[in-house]
Amino acid sequence: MTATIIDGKAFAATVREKVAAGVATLKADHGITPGLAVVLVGEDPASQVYVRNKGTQTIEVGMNSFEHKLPADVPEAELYALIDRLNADPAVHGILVQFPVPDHLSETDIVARIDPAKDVDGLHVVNAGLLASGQKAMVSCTPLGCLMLLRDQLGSLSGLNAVVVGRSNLVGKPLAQLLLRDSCTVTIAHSRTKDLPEVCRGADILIAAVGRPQMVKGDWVKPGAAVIDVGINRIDAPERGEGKTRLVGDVDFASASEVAGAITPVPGGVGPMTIACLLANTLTACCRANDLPEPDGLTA
Ligand SMILES: NC(=O)C1=CN([C@@H]2O[C@H](COP(=O)(O)OP(=O)(O)OC[C@H]3O[C@@H](n4cnc5c(N)ncnc54)[C@H](OP(=O)(O)O)[C@@H]3O)[C@@H](O)[C@H]2O)C=CC1
Ligand SMILES: Nc1nc(=O)c2c([nH]1)NC[C@@H]1CN(c3ccc(C(=O)N[C@@H](CCC(=O)O)C(=O)O)cc3)C=[N+]21
Repeated sequence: MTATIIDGKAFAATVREKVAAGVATLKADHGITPGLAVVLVGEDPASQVYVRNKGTQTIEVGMNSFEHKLPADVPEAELYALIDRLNADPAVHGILVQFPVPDHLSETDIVARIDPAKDVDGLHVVNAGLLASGQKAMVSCTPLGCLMLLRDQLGSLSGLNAVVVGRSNLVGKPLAQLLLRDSCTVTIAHSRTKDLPEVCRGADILIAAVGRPQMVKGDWVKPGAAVIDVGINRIDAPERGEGKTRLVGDVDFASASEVAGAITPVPGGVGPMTIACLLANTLTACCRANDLPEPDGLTA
Protein backbone atom coordinates (compact mmCIF):
# COMPACT_ATOMS: atom_id res chain seq x y z
CA MET A 1 0.00 0.00 0.00
CA THR A 2 1.16 3.52 -0.65
CA ALA A 3 -0.04 6.20 1.73
CA THR A 4 -2.00 9.33 0.92
CA ILE A 5 0.35 12.27 1.45
CA ILE A 6 -1.28 14.81 3.76
CA ASP A 7 -0.56 18.21 2.23
CA GLY A 8 0.00 20.41 5.27
CA LYS A 9 1.25 23.26 3.14
CA ALA A 10 -2.01 23.44 1.16
CA PHE A 11 -4.17 22.99 4.27
CA ALA A 12 -2.22 25.72 6.07
CA ALA A 13 -2.98 28.08 3.19
CA THR A 14 -6.72 27.51 3.72
CA VAL A 15 -6.31 28.20 7.45
CA ARG A 16 -4.48 31.44 6.67
CA GLU A 17 -7.30 32.46 4.29
CA LYS A 18 -9.81 32.02 7.10
CA VAL A 19 -7.58 34.02 9.43
CA ALA A 20 -7.19 36.78 6.85
CA ALA A 21 -10.99 36.95 6.43
CA GLY A 22 -11.42 37.20 10.21
CA VAL A 23 -8.80 39.94 10.43
CA ALA A 24 -10.47 41.90 7.61
CA THR A 25 -13.82 41.73 9.44
CA LEU A 26 -12.25 42.89 12.71
CA LYS A 27 -10.68 45.85 10.97
CA ALA A 28 -13.76 46.83 8.98
CA ASP A 29 -16.38 46.38 11.71
CA HIS A 30 -14.43 47.28 14.83
CA GLY A 31 -11.27 49.11 13.77
CA ILE A 32 -9.12 46.50 15.52
CA THR A 33 -5.94 44.96 14.05
CA PRO A 34 -4.64 41.81 15.77
CA GLY A 35 -0.97 42.01 16.74
CA LEU A 36 1.58 39.25 17.35
CA ALA A 37 4.86 39.83 19.20
CA VAL A 38 7.67 37.31 18.76
CA VAL A 39 10.72 37.43 21.02
CA LEU A 40 13.89 35.72 19.87
CA VAL A 41 16.83 35.45 22.27
CA GLY A 42 20.15 34.52 20.67
CA GLU A 43 20.62 32.76 17.35
CA ASP A 44 19.35 29.17 17.40
CA PRO A 45 19.21 28.19 13.68
CA ALA A 46 15.90 26.22 13.83
CA SER A 47 14.28 29.16 15.59
CA GLN A 48 15.47 31.56 12.93
CA VAL A 49 13.72 29.52 10.20
CA TYR A 50 10.51 29.62 12.18
CA VAL A 51 10.69 33.33 12.97
CA ARG A 52 11.48 34.22 9.35
CA ASN A 53 8.53 32.24 7.93
CA LYS A 54 6.21 33.59 10.61
CA GLY A 55 7.09 37.26 10.13
CA THR A 56 6.04 37.40 6.46
CA GLN A 57 2.88 35.34 7.02
CA THR A 58 1.72 37.57 9.89
CA ILE A 59 1.85 40.58 7.58
CA GLU A 60 0.20 38.61 4.74
CA VAL A 61 -2.96 37.92 6.78
CA GLY A 62 -3.19 41.61 7.68
CA MET A 63 -1.94 41.48 11.26
CA ASN A 64 0.68 43.62 12.94
CA SER A 65 3.98 41.84 13.56
CA PHE A 66 6.28 42.99 16.37
CA GLU A 67 9.67 41.29 16.33
CA HIS A 68 12.06 41.62 19.26
CA LYS A 69 15.56 40.20 18.83
CA LEU A 70 17.63 40.13 22.00
CA PRO A 71 21.31 39.16 22.36
CA ALA A 72 22.10 35.68 23.73
CA ASP A 73 23.47 37.21 26.95
CA VAL A 74 20.48 39.46 27.67
CA PRO A 75 19.95 39.82 31.44
CA GLU A 76 16.85 38.03 32.72
CA ALA A 77 15.45 41.30 34.13
CA GLU A 78 15.62 42.92 30.70
CA LEU A 79 13.66 40.10 29.08
CA TYR A 80 11.05 40.25 31.85
CA ALA A 81 10.72 44.02 31.43
CA LEU A 82 10.00 43.45 27.72
CA ILE A 83 7.39 40.77 28.48
CA ASP A 84 5.75 43.11 31.01
CA ARG A 85 5.54 45.85 28.37
CA LEU A 86 4.03 43.44 25.82
CA ASN A 87 1.53 42.19 28.43
CA ALA A 88 0.41 45.78 29.01
CA ASP A 89 0.34 46.82 25.33
CA PRO A 90 -3.25 46.78 23.96
CA ALA A 91 -1.93 46.49 20.37
CA VAL A 92 -0.34 43.12 21.22
CA HIS A 93 -2.78 40.17 21.40
CA GLY A 94 -0.31 37.31 21.17
CA ILE A 95 3.17 36.85 22.65
CA LEU A 96 5.55 34.06 21.68
CA VAL A 97 9.02 33.69 23.19
CA GLN A 98 10.91 31.37 20.87
CA PHE A 99 12.48 28.30 22.50
CA PRO A 100 15.08 27.10 23.24
CA VAL A 101 16.53 30.07 25.15
CA PRO A 102 20.13 30.30 26.39
CA ASP A 103 20.99 28.38 29.58
CA HIS A 104 20.99 31.34 31.96
CA LEU A 105 17.25 31.82 31.33
CA SER A 106 14.41 29.60 32.59
CA GLU A 107 11.69 28.64 30.10
CA THR A 108 9.31 27.90 32.96
CA ASP A 109 9.79 31.35 34.50
CA ILE A 110 9.51 33.09 31.13
CA VAL A 111 6.21 31.38 30.36
CA ALA A 112 4.90 32.22 33.83
CA ARG A 113 5.58 35.89 33.14
CA ILE A 114 3.35 35.99 30.02
CA ASP A 115 -0.30 37.00 30.41
CA PRO A 116 -2.19 33.68 29.87
CA ALA A 117 -4.68 35.48 27.60
CA LYS A 118 -1.77 36.41 25.27
CA ASP A 119 0.00 33.04 25.54
CA VAL A 120 -0.48 31.91 21.93
CA ASP A 121 1.88 28.95 22.55
CA GLY A 122 -0.53 27.57 25.16
CA LEU A 123 2.36 26.91 27.55
CA HIS A 124 1.26 28.85 30.63
CA VAL A 125 0.10 26.58 33.48
CA VAL A 126 -3.29 28.28 33.31
CA ASN A 127 -3.72 27.23 29.67
CA ALA A 128 -2.30 23.74 30.27
CA GLY A 129 -4.74 23.36 33.18
CA LEU A 130 -7.71 24.69 31.23
CA LEU A 131 -6.97 22.28 28.38
CA ALA A 132 -6.51 19.32 30.73
CA SER A 133 -9.80 20.06 32.46
CA GLY A 134 -11.69 20.46 29.18
CA GLN A 135 -12.16 24.24 29.35
CA LYS A 136 -11.56 27.01 26.83
CA ALA A 137 -7.80 27.56 26.62
CA MET A 138 -5.12 28.88 24.31
CA VAL A 139 -3.91 25.64 22.68
CA SER A 140 -0.33 25.12 21.54
CA CYS A 141 -0.05 25.70 17.78
CA THR A 142 1.60 22.47 16.67
CA PRO A 143 -0.90 20.16 18.43
CA LEU A 144 -3.76 22.30 17.14
CA GLY A 145 -2.38 21.97 13.60
CA CYS A 146 -2.01 18.18 13.96
CA LEU A 147 -5.60 17.91 15.20
CA MET A 148 -6.92 19.91 12.23
CA LEU A 149 -5.06 17.66 9.78
CA LEU A 150 -6.33 14.49 11.48
CA ARG A 151 -9.95 15.65 11.58
CA ASP A 152 -9.75 16.63 7.92
CA GLN A 153 -8.25 13.29 6.98
CA LEU A 154 -10.28 10.93 9.16
CA GLY A 155 -13.47 12.77 10.09
CA SER A 156 -14.35 11.45 13.53
CA LEU A 157 -11.44 10.32 15.70
CA SER A 158 -13.72 8.68 18.26
CA GLY A 159 -12.56 5.31 19.54
CA LEU A 160 -9.30 5.25 17.56
CA ASN A 161 -6.05 4.19 19.23
CA ALA A 162 -3.65 7.13 19.24
CA VAL A 163 0.00 6.79 20.20
CA VAL A 164 1.90 10.02 20.81
CA VAL A 165 5.66 9.51 20.94
CA GLY A 166 7.09 12.42 22.95
CA ARG A 167 5.83 14.08 26.13
CA SER A 168 6.99 17.69 25.89
CA ASN A 169 4.81 20.49 27.27
CA LEU A 170 4.85 22.15 23.84
CA VAL A 171 3.80 19.18 21.68
CA GLY A 172 3.32 15.69 23.14
CA LYS A 173 1.26 16.46 26.24
CA PRO A 174 -1.18 19.00 24.74
CA LEU A 175 -1.66 16.84 21.64
CA ALA A 176 -2.50 13.86 23.86
CA GLN A 177 -5.08 16.03 25.65
CA LEU A 178 -6.67 17.12 22.37
CA LEU A 179 -6.87 13.53 21.10
CA LEU A 180 -8.39 12.43 24.40
CA ARG A 181 -10.98 15.19 24.07
CA ASP A 182 -11.85 13.81 20.62
CA SER A 183 -12.39 10.42 22.32
CA CYS A 184 -9.27 8.63 21.13
CA THR A 185 -7.73 5.99 23.38
CA VAL A 186 -4.42 7.70 24.00
CA THR A 187 -1.00 6.28 24.82
CA ILE A 188 1.88 8.67 25.51
CA ALA A 189 5.25 7.06 24.79
CA HIS A 190 8.70 8.48 25.60
CA SER A 191 12.36 7.56 26.00
CA ARG A 192 11.65 5.04 28.77
CA THR A 193 8.82 3.25 26.97
CA LYS A 194 9.41 -0.51 26.70
CA ASP A 195 9.29 -1.99 23.21
CA LEU A 196 8.37 1.24 21.45
CA PRO A 197 7.98 -0.42 18.01
CA GLU A 198 5.32 -2.78 19.40
CA VAL A 199 3.49 0.10 21.14
CA CYS A 200 3.50 2.05 17.87
CA ARG A 201 2.12 -0.92 15.92
CA GLY A 202 -1.08 -0.64 17.97
CA ALA A 203 -1.75 2.88 16.71
CA ASP A 204 -4.50 3.89 14.30
CA ILE A 205 -3.06 7.39 14.73
CA LEU A 206 0.70 7.56 15.23
CA ILE A 207 2.32 10.87 16.18
CA ALA A 208 6.10 11.26 16.24
CA ALA A 209 7.30 14.29 18.25
CA VAL A 210 10.70 13.13 19.38
CA GLY A 211 13.50 15.08 17.74
CA ARG A 212 15.31 11.96 16.44
CA PRO A 213 15.77 11.93 12.65
CA GLN A 214 13.87 9.11 10.91
CA MET A 215 13.50 7.04 14.09
CA VAL A 216 10.04 5.61 13.36
CA LYS A 217 10.40 2.86 10.75
CA GLY A 218 7.85 1.35 8.40
CA ASP A 219 7.60 -1.86 10.44
CA TRP A 220 6.49 0.22 13.48
CA VAL A 221 3.41 1.34 11.57
CA LYS A 222 0.06 -0.48 11.56
CA PRO A 223 -1.10 -0.95 7.95
CA GLY A 224 -3.49 1.86 7.06
CA ALA A 225 -2.61 4.04 10.08
CA ALA A 226 -2.52 7.86 9.93
CA VAL A 227 1.04 8.99 10.66
CA ILE A 228 1.75 12.58 11.74
CA ASP A 229 5.42 13.52 11.72
CA VAL A 230 6.11 16.54 13.92
CA GLY A 231 9.90 16.25 13.85
CA ILE A 232 12.04 18.89 12.17
CA ASN A 233 15.65 17.70 11.92
CA ARG A 234 18.41 19.00 9.70
CA ILE A 235 20.74 16.22 8.55
CA ASP A 236 23.73 16.04 6.24
CA ALA A 237 22.87 15.36 2.60
CA PRO A 238 26.14 14.57 0.83
CA GLU A 239 24.12 13.26 -2.15
CA ARG A 240 23.13 16.88 -2.81
CA GLY A 241 26.73 18.01 -2.80
CA GLU A 242 29.46 18.63 -0.30
CA GLY A 243 28.36 20.37 2.91
CA LYS A 244 24.64 20.28 1.91
CA THR A 245 21.89 19.48 4.40
CA ARG A 246 18.18 18.65 4.23
CA LEU A 247 15.18 18.57 6.57
CA VAL A 248 13.76 15.24 7.69
CA GLY A 249 11.15 14.29 10.24
CA ASP A 250 11.15 11.79 13.10
CA VAL A 251 9.61 9.22 10.74
CA ASP A 252 11.48 7.26 8.10
CA PHE A 253 9.21 8.50 5.32
CA ALA A 254 10.35 6.04 2.64
CA SER A 255 9.48 2.91 4.62
CA ALA A 256 6.52 4.31 6.60
CA SER A 257 4.71 5.60 3.50
CA GLU A 258 4.65 2.02 2.15
CA VAL A 259 2.55 0.91 5.12
CA ALA A 260 0.56 3.91 6.39
CA GLY A 261 -2.86 4.93 5.08
CA ALA A 262 -1.95 8.61 5.27
CA ILE A 263 1.23 10.42 6.27
CA THR A 264 2.54 13.97 6.61
CA PRO A 265 5.78 14.83 4.79
CA VAL A 266 8.66 16.92 6.14
CA PRO A 267 8.91 19.63 4.99
CA GLY A 268 5.37 20.55 3.93
CA GLY A 269 3.44 18.77 6.69
CA VAL A 270 3.05 19.91 10.27
CA GLY A 271 5.52 22.83 10.05
CA PRO A 272 3.34 25.11 7.91
CA MET A 273 0.32 24.23 10.07
CA THR A 274 2.16 25.39 13.19
CA ILE A 275 2.60 28.86 11.76
CA ALA A 276 -0.97 29.01 10.42
CA CYS A 277 -2.28 28.03 13.87
CA LEU A 278 -0.11 30.66 15.52
CA LEU A 279 -1.92 33.24 13.40
CA ALA A 280 -5.26 31.59 14.20
CA ASN A 281 -4.48 31.72 17.94
CA THR A 282 -3.57 35.40 17.68
CA LEU A 283 -6.90 36.14 16.01
CA THR A 284 -8.71 34.09 18.67
CA ALA A 285 -6.87 35.92 21.48
CA CYS A 286 -7.76 39.28 19.89
CA CYS A 287 -11.46 38.35 19.67
CA ARG A 288 -11.51 37.17 23.29
CA ALA A 289 -9.71 40.33 24.47
CA ASN A 290 -12.40 42.44 22.82
CA ASP A 291 -15.39 40.31 23.85
CA LEU A 292 -16.14 39.52 20.22
CA PRO A 293 -17.32 36.16 18.85
CA GLU A 294 -14.50 33.74 18.03
CA PRO A 295 -13.80 32.68 14.45
CA ASP A 296 -15.33 29.38 13.33
CA GLY A 297 -13.12 26.39 12.60
CA LEU A 298 -9.90 27.91 13.92
CA THR A 299 -9.99 26.65 17.50
CA ALA A 300 -9.87 23.16 19.02
N1 LIG B 1 6.75 20.95 13.06
C1 LIG B 1 6.69 21.87 14.01
O1 LIG B 1 6.00 22.85 13.86
C2 LIG B 1 7.43 21.68 15.27
C3 LIG B 1 8.39 20.72 15.31
N2 LIG B 1 9.06 20.44 16.46
C4 LIG B 1 9.98 19.31 16.37
O2 LIG B 1 9.36 18.20 16.99
C5 LIG B 1 10.31 17.40 17.65
C6 LIG B 1 9.93 17.29 19.13
O3 LIG B 1 9.92 18.57 19.70
P1 LIG B 1 9.69 18.79 21.27
O4 LIG B 1 8.46 18.08 21.68
O5 LIG B 1 9.81 20.24 21.52
O6 LIG B 1 10.99 18.02 21.81
P2 LIG B 1 11.54 17.69 23.28
O7 LIG B 1 12.99 17.46 23.10
O8 LIG B 1 11.05 18.68 24.25
O9 LIG B 1 10.83 16.30 23.62
C7 LIG B 1 11.17 15.13 22.94
C8 LIG B 1 10.40 13.96 23.52
O10 LIG B 1 10.79 12.78 22.80
C9 LIG B 1 11.13 11.76 23.71
N3 LIG B 1 12.21 10.94 23.18
C10 LIG B 1 13.50 11.31 22.95
N4 LIG B 1 14.19 10.26 22.47
C11 LIG B 1 13.34 9.22 22.40
C12 LIG B 1 13.48 7.87 22.00
N5 LIG B 1 14.65 7.39 21.56
N6 LIG B 1 12.40 7.08 22.07
C13 LIG B 1 11.22 7.56 22.50
N7 LIG B 1 11.04 8.82 22.89
C14 LIG B 1 12.08 9.65 22.84
C15 LIG B 1 11.56 12.45 24.97
O11 LIG B 1 11.35 11.55 26.04
P3 LIG B 1 11.73 11.90 27.58
O12 LIG B 1 10.65 12.83 28.05
O13 LIG B 1 11.66 10.57 28.23
O14 LIG B 1 13.08 12.51 27.56
C16 LIG B 1 10.67 13.69 25.00
O15 LIG B 1 9.46 13.42 25.67
C17 LIG B 1 11.64 18.08 17.36
O16 LIG B 1 12.19 17.49 16.19
C18 LIG B 1 11.27 19.52 17.09
O17 LIG B 1 12.20 20.15 16.25
C19 LIG B 1 8.76 21.10 17.62
C20 LIG B 1 7.84 22.11 17.66
C21 LIG B 1 7.11 22.50 16.45
N1 LIG C 1 7.90 28.90 21.73
C1 LIG C 1 8.05 28.12 20.65
N2 LIG C 1 6.98 27.69 19.94
C2 LIG C 1 7.13 26.90 18.83
O1 LIG C 1 6.13 26.48 18.21
C3 LIG C 1 8.46 26.55 18.40
C4 LIG C 1 9.53 27.02 19.18
N3 LIG C 1 9.31 27.79 20.29
N4 LIG C 1 10.81 26.71 18.85
C5 LIG C 1 11.14 25.94 17.66
C6 LIG C 1 10.01 25.02 17.24
C7 LIG C 1 10.12 24.59 15.79
N5 LIG C 1 8.99 25.17 15.12
C8 LIG C 1 8.81 25.16 13.74
C9 LIG C 1 7.65 25.61 13.15
C10 LIG C 1 7.48 25.63 11.78
C11 LIG C 1 8.48 25.20 10.93
C12 LIG C 1 8.27 25.22 9.46
O2 LIG C 1 7.68 26.12 8.91
N6 LIG C 1 8.77 24.20 8.73
C13 LIG C 1 8.70 24.10 7.28
C14 LIG C 1 10.08 24.05 6.63
C15 LIG C 1 10.88 25.27 6.75
C16 LIG C 1 12.20 25.11 5.97
O3 LIG C 1 12.13 24.90 4.76
O4 LIG C 1 13.26 25.16 6.62
C17 LIG C 1 8.05 22.77 6.91
O5 LIG C 1 8.07 21.85 7.75
O6 LIG C 1 7.57 22.66 5.80
C18 LIG C 1 9.65 24.72 11.50
C19 LIG C 1 9.80 24.71 12.88
C20 LIG C 1 8.23 25.85 16.05
N7 LIG C 1 8.74 25.77 17.27
